[in-house]
Amino acid sequence: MTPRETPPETTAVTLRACAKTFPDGTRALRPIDLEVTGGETVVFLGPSGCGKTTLLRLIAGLERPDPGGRVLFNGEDVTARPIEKRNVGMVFQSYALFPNMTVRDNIAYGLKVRRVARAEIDARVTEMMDMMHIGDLAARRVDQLSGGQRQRVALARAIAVRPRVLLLDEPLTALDALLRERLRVEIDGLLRRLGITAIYVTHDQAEAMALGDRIVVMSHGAIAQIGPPREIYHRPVNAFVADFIGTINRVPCAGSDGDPELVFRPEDADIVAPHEADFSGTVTAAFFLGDRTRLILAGPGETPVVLDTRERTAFDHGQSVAVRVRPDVRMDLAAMAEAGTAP
Ligand SMILES: Nc1ncnc2c1ncn2[C@@H]1O[C@H](COP(=O)(O)OP(=O)(O)OP(=O)(O)O)[C@@H](O)[C@H]1O
Repeated sequence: MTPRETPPETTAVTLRACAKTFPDGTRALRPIDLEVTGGETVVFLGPSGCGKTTLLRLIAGLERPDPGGRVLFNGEDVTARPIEKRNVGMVFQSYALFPNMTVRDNIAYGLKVRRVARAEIDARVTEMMDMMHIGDLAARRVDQLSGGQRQRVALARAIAVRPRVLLLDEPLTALDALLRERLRVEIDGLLRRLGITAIYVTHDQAEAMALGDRIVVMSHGAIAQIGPPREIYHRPVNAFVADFIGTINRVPCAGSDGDPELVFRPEDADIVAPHEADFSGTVTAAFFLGDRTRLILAGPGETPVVLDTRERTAFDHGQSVAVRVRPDVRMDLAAMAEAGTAP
């Protein structure tokens, strides 16, 4: 991640006891407290239906929290303000652009609505197009663009009005893997350069880790854990978070420290000589990924063990491998459960 310049004016977002029950009785959110620092990028991550979009819509002003819930921008209560009075920018998975207008006109739209002066509009639109590398598409109609180009236009349009807070709901989901990665890097750079407070919804953990200063992991309408990506990955508060962010293995066998179960990430174990091993397994699949090989092992428990190794040798199906989990990186789920409560 590139270091962030501190912009002169940023907007902190505070949620106090924001719950949401829909008219049909669906309880989408339990009361949520959250502080997003000005200029920070926070990612909401969680399985489908956990309430990510609803929380984003509360911040946007597209939904009202249940009575008692409050949304504050820099300490100012904006709960009763509709979206058009909050100065937020939104980018969705579906681009919500005007298909038969040009790229330039799409980006200029929000500025025109705000009655910004003509010369200023031209300057800002050009700046945004340069920033998103779409200058040569200025006169093209949106319905003549590729998905990646459209998403760049959508970002440019959202940022052109200089929003206090930028809200992004799965903006890259519709794109192919390579384009996603490229745009992810661009978005990261952009947010950092502009110092915009950004809240980003995704169910893609790689995206969350790459973009977030902090990740908010959600489950069933509540926050399971909040923290920087490394903390969430290495010190998950419970098995749900550990499983959701990356892969964990749970092998029923006594480690050298006497625990009845070894809990570890695929990259945290080594292939060793049998007498040094914590357990052995049989290779049922081996995927060579270039920088490593991902092995799927049968045994000793019922669920397969996933192991990432940097050994350069090839592995045969049915081959027995002896595995030792690095003692310093084992996870202790019992301790997690004890300490592990949502903040
Ligand atoms: N307008 C609505 N009326 C009733 N229930 C709703 C409404 N909008 C959302 N819900 C429900 O609220 C819960 C949370 O939905 P939400 O869209 O916030 O989840 P999400 O985490 O964004 O999911 P996804 O990743 O699938 O988009 C779900 O059970 C959903 O069905």
